[in-house]
Amino acid sequence: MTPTPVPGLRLDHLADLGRSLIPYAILAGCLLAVWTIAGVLLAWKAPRVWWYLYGFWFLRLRMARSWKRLCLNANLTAAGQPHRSRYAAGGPPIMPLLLRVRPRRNGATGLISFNAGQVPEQFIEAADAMAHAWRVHAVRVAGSGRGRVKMTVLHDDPLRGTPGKLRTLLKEPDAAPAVEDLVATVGTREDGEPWAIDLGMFPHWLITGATQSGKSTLINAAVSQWASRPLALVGIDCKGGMELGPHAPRLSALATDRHQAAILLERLRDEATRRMQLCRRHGQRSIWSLPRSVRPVPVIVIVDELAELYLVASRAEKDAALSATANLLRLAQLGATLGMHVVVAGQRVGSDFGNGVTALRAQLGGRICLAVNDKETAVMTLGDLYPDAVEAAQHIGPHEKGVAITTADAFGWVRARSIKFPNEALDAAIEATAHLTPSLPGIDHPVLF
Ligand SMILES: Nc1ncnc2c1ncn2[C@@H]1O[C@H](COP(=O)(O)OP(=O)(O)OP(=O)(O)O)[C@@H](O)[C@H]1O
Repeated sequence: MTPTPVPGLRLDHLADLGRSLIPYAILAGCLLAVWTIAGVLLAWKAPRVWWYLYGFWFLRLRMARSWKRLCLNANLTAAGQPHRSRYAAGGPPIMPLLLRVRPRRNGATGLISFNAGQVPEQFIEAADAMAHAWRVHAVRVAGSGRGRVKMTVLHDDPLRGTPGKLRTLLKEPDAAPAVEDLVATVGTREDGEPWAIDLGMFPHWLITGATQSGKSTLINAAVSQWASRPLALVGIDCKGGMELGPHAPRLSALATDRHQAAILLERLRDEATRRMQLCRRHGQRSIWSLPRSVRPVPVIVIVDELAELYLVASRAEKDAALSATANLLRLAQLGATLGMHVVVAGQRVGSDFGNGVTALRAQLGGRICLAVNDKETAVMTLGDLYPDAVEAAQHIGPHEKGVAITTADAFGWVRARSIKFPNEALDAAIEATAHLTPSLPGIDHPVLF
């Protein structure tokens, strides 16, 4: 049976149409091939360019396609308005909105605008589900204002590569101290920003990390930067000066056991009192408002191995420990406006250190947790400020040297990696800056004991 021709549609017309489209199909195929080959080459040779031209747009597509399902599965929707009918249960669920999604060097940033009755914690908890749905390394979510959370999408782990180098700016020896001098850049953050220990923003810091996690490397990197500025550095290393000994030529004082630490901290507390009186005489509340000619040099007290200060083996050592820890706490309570900063490091922090350690921790607004051996240390370092960071800290493996969870800014925490700072670089930095070491009133120069 021959097919009945459709009126007005002839087969030879269709064949002509097909033939006329062939060049366009070949052109489209060639363009697709060029686009694909260019993508492969860019991904290989210039991954950053690839990300802006290709990767980010694939991510946007995945976000758009999965958003509704993700919100429903992770309970991120709000209940809709009930229908007018008395018997209807409620309207369709209302989706949160994804806003201002922009490409960044290693991912994207954006805002999630949520509905009345929802809280940021819901979105923080759903961060892993988002990373899974969008097939990226991680998604970080942090509170950003009323009704909104800030979202950072990390395409791959930026801390995997070789850590970068440090640039140190040597200041003139007679330059007046400035608040910027308190910032030490020590590595790179996961969001691509430089990782800074900023004593201007957070006056005191707690650093924890198991042995070989990269604590000394991190402290050395920070000290090498502070050393080049008009700042006084003071060391307390009750393990006989094993860790901070190499810094000695640039330290205004170094205590190497608990008794020395007790005396040094007492003198530092006296110095804080002197500064308080100075501020009062000038009618100011902070050394930074004093005239430059009378402004005292900022002091950074570095305590390496907190346990050595808190945990005592004998009754004879108890008095020294009590005095040292009480004065350390006092310094942290008074110090910020008086230009006296405390950076405390240890392998472990635990409740067995006594109540004093919790009071001290409350004063240490900046936190850094490298790889740790026990959950309690991660909880003590991060749990009170960033409960959701404790698990992230426990995921840092022993092979991830220098990787840490750290205070990012007023909004929360971030994963970061310190630069690899060899001992020779520290020695060179200390030698080049030893002549800048200021002497502190009541404390011998250059080494107290
Ligand atoms: N950011 C980094 N990148 C690569 N390697 C690093 C990094 N930080 C530290 N390391 C390496 O890890 C090892 C341990 O570092 P470090 O001595 O700083 O650890 P630590 O925590 O102070 O150890 P300990 O408590 O035993 O003194 C060293 O070999 C160091 O070179």
